[in-house]
Amino acid sequence: MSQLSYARYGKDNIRLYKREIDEKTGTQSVVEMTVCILLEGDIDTSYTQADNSVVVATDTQKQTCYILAKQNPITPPELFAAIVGTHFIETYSHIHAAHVKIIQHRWTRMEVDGKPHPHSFLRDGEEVRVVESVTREGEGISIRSKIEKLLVLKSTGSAFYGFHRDEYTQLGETWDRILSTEVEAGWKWKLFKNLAEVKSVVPKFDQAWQSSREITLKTFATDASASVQNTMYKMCDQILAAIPLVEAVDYSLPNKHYFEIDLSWHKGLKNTGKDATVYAPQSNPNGLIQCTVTRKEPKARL
Ligand SMILES: O=c1[nH]c(=O)c2[nH]c(=O)[nH]c2[nH]1
Repeated sequence: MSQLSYARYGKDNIRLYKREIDEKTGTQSVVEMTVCILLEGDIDTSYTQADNSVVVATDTQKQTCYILAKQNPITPPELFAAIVGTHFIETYSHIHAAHVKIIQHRWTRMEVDGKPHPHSFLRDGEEVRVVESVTREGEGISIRSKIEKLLVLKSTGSAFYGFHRDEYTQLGETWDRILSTEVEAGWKWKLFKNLAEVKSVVPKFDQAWQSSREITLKTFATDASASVQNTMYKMCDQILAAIPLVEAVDYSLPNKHYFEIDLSWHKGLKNTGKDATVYAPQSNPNGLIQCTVTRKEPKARL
């Protein structure tokens, strides 16, 4: 015999766009996002006994998302995730948790003749702002904010030497290499008691995204990198210092390799070491370096 051990269901890839107009200036602002909602609760019988009476249809979830977007601000995405999650656990007594993930896409205002255009935007890169939230009845709202798909490269200022060597090691040491990665950075907020508590800190969400992005880019650019590991740790450390309400910071960084090409076979062309200018970017395999950094517990005084 079998039993249902875990279940959740909902709507994924709900695409949502909202326009706002500044009444005074007529300037329009737009936000586009992709939302995933997954509900947990007393829904087992829908799986085990074909009992659809407990099912809040995934179409209903999608319609609710549109209605809540009409009635509420959808930025910052942390706030909208908490609004959607709270709606489901407060509206349906048998729904006990709502997982809401939001991916916010870039629409950056165009500059035309040196001036911000009132209603035209461009997609300046695939970078996205992501929020993963869980609103759980009786517990609160947990939120993790993220930057994803932020592609960066530095053409020098990165080394990798002193690593462990044995009979399996072929890689040479380098004091000057290309470093490129697609940043995935996350910061987990302390647990919020309820929607009111999320609302009370709303300005902090944009500030945190801004600081995390600036710290990531500045540290990437200016650190004399000894390794991806060490550079990412420095990023985490600064983000924890900058955002007191954050209790953990995590990074996942692929090391996107650029290989030197020995062209000496062709008329003695010099293209390695300090003479390297033409490289072969690699698609795979890639290094993948991850870490989570939290605050040190203060030592207990005896
Ligand atoms: O920054 C790096 N960290 C590693 O762990 C590693 N391993 C490797 O082959 N190259 C690199 N670079």
